[in-house]
Amino acid sequence: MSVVLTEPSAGPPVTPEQARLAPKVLLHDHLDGGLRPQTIVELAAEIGHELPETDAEALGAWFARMADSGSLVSYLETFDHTVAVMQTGPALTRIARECVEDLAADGVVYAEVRYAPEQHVENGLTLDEVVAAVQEGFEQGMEASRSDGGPGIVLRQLLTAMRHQARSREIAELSVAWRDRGVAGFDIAGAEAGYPPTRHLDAFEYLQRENSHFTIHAGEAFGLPSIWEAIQWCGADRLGHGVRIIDDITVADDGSVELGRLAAYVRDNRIPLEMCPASNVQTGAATSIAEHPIGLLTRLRFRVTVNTDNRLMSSTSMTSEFTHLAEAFGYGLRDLEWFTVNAMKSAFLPFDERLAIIADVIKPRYAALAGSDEA
Ligand SMILES: O=c1[nH]cnc2c1ncn2[C@H]1C[C@H](O)[C@@H](CO)O1
Ligand SMILES: [Zn+2]
Repeated sequence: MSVVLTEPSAGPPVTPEQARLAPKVLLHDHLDGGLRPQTIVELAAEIGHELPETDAEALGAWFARMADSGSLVSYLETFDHTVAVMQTGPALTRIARECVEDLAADGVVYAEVRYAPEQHVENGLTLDEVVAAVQEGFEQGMEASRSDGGPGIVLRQLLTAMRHQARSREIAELSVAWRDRGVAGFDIAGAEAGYPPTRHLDAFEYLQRENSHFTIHAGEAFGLPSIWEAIQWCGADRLGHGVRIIDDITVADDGSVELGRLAAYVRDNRIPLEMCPASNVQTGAATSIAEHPIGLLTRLRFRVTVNTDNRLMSSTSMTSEFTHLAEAFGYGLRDLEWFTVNAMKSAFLPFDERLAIIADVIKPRYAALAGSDEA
């Protein structure tokens, strides 16, 4: 049976300025993928870590160039230099605080930011100390964002386990231990091919027994079997990327669209897709923004969300992601609001807190922007 396609909402595509002012929700952003180049330069000098460039601007360009390789594995190699400067409590706190400042300046009102605690214990920090140091930075940043009396930005941590390592159960337990102190959920990341989600089934079954939340990077560098395992074996609440779900969708010559059983399941169950267009173009998961499956998936009304993945490596921001999507697909304010409400509905925050952000922050601010557009 072919399915119905919707058109982007009527109205002009958003301008970069509107995209910046619009309230935004970010569910997929890596702490170790979003450092300020200047901070890397300063922290590397303190510990004697050798960088490929010592000037901040040149270093930022180096990350973007190296990450633009068409391969996830090469993309991930650039993280050696960010993880190297994230091995002390003060460095983690500073980076976490700066992350909040940068997201707030980008117009983000709610974010879940992830990183792998197991990668930050090289100098002797315990896993608990790593999470505490990041939380301290998030709290400093959130408090500063409320200094004007407004609602500010709300941040939560997601704890990631590296899929090629064997610490996922331990990290899952860490996420449960911290769930009332700033950690909203769990994730697995790293090279996808050769490391299927079921390798970490024990961790996912534990989290389900604990009524806990988790997302899984799946369907980025590997296809449908990875998405199928993540959902049907592991019970993922959301899919990190999930872009290869497009392989289960057929578009006929006459333009009609058919969904395979897995794609239909994902859509029927409103499983959120944490889509990261700029990152996908860099790792080769998509050929360009204009050809990115997000266009079709949005028209098919999958639960699509828009995310940055790694702001440093992909030289991106939520404003930039929305601006490029608006250029490619003609999205207006109504479409941005739809992505944003989708993301807020899909957050690992208690239901009433999600509703409050939608009702008190997102809806009124989009209404105000639409009003100023008409004036
Ligand atoms: O897009 C990604 N796919 C898989 N793994 C990723 C991606 N971006 C970052 N990572 C890895 C590298 C980081 O060191 C780790 C934890 O944030 O997650
Ligand atoms: Zn990611």
